[in-house]
Amino acid sequence: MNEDYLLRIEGITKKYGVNTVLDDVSFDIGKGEVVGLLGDNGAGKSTLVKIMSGVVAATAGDFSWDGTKHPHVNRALTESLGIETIFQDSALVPQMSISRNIFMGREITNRLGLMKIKEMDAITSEILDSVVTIEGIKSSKQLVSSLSGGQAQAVAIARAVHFKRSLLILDEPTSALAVRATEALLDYLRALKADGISSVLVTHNLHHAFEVCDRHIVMNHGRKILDVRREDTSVEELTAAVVEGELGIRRYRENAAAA
Ligand SMILES: Nc1ncnc2c1ncn2[C@@H]1O[C@H](COP(=O)(O)OP(=O)(O)OP(=O)(O)O)[C@@H](O)[C@H]1O
Repeated sequence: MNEDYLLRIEGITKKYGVNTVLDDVSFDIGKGEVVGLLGDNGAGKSTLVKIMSGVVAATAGDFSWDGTKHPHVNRALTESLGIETIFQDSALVPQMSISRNIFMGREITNRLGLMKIKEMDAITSEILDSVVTIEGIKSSKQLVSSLSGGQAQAVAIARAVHFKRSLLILDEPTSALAVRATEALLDYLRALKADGISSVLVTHNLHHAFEVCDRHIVMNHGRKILDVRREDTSVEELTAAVVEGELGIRRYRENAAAA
């Protein structure tokens, strides 16, 4: 394990009734590392993301941040540590403007506590121009309800990115994004890494993962079956692991050794 880690989870197990959906999962996220969290439908990726974000409590296991173990992990803790999660349904308020959504919970106010709407609108326009290329957005005052799913997701990403968090967790961020927006997002993850910010990318798109991640973790039926650095694997091995599980990894390695 990496001693200079940012987040370490050890022995994480999650049960829903009699169903064990995560079974003794351990891994580290290094500082400035981009980690791909991969696996087939139902493998346990979203549940892991919810546990790392403090939205759902693990049944057993430990959570450590920068060398300190935290026995009670909830949203308030992960917020204070600087973990920002973008969930599949991006948790924006549709009836509010893009600008209000970007600054939700972190509004800029004057001494009387009144919101500085113009300042927030101006910063939002800059963010929309610089952080993630979002096609078809006309103004920071536009309501989120008027955006497409992909545009709304890009707003959520821009929000997280602007506030420079320590760990950005993206649950399927590219699934609804157009090609250019996806490229912009992948570029942004590289830029975050250069700034020393860590990220976890949950995706079904193994090519996107391979392009941008330093390390890949593959989940299968609630267990971690592969944890491998980019230089020690290939898209083909990741595909075999996701599609066929441990058997696929074995078969891939036997074929590679025989070739
Ligand atoms: N609240 C819940 N109650 C009961 N079972 C749940 C709950 N949430 C998730 N599960 C189960 O846990 C398992 C893992 O689900 P999870 O959503 O974490 O998988 P995933 O890898 O993210 O899948 P996908 O790629 O389809 O999003 C599934 O079998 C799911 O039915």
